[in-house]
Amino acid sequence: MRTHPIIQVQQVSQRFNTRSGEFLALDNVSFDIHAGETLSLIGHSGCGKSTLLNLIAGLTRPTSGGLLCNNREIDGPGPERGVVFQNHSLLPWLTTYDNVALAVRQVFRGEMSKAEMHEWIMHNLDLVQMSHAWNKRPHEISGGMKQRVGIARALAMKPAVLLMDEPFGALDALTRAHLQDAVMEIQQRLRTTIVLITHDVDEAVLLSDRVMMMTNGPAATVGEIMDVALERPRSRVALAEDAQYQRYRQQVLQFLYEKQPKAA
Ligand SMILES: Nc1ncnc2c1ncn2[C@@H]1O[C@H](COP(=O)(O)OP(=O)(O)OP(=O)(O)O)[C@@H](O)[C@H]1O
Repeated sequence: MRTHPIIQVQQVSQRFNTRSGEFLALDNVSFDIHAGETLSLIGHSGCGKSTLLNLIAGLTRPTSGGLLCNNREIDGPGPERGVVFQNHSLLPWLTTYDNVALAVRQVFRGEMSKAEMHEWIMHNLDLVQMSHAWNKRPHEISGGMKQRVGIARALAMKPAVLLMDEPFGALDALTRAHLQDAVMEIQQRLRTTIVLITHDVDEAVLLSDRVMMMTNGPAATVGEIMDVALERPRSRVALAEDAQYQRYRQQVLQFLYEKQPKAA
């Protein structure tokens, strides 16, 4: 898939001031994200994946270089870039419905009627199969369910780009698989652009149109970008036996453990 770039990361470097002096986390990172694609960022711990995602989210600004979303400079967070973190970040005193409603009101106040908002909130809870738990508070539902609501909340803002920082990292393997399938299905239905940080090679290959492998820090940058030309919809069971899937997997493993081994 090659469409226009929705996000452009141009010669981005990020330095941090630390007690022991300046630390160059990202060095001259450039790449495009195409509309409608799922792009995974993979690399060893500390290579700068979250730093890069925070820059795309507009939560931080780069030391040098620039980032564009739909050809406009990213100079802060915006509803066209929804973020899902590893730990759901739902407000604990609000029901799942009200957690989503808060985001919807923020973006669509004055644009949707109350009835339309209600319908839209329920529609998004439905997308992640959580409408039955609309009146539960976060402590009353499982980790996987909280993560689903976090995804519904992000989707409800109709973001052009969904930025996901290890969204399935804290879940058990089965819940993770269910949620990965749900995200793939939603992505296919809505054609949302997804940027996904992961440590999981299988997750990266299964979900992505491209996998961006990052070199180790300090001064981390783009190592390789691999196209994943597997047909959709994808089935994890069928792909487990697929030779091409195994080759993609192998290419990422080689990058991580032979080309960029992490010092012990
Ligand atoms: N605010 C900050 N101040 C100083 N150093 C920072 C700051 N944020 C990140 N770093 C450093 O920048 C580097 C990249 O961090 P980052 O969290 O982006 O890595 P990551 O690839 O997301 O790691 P992980 O996979 O473990 O989540 C690390 O060495 C980290 O210590």
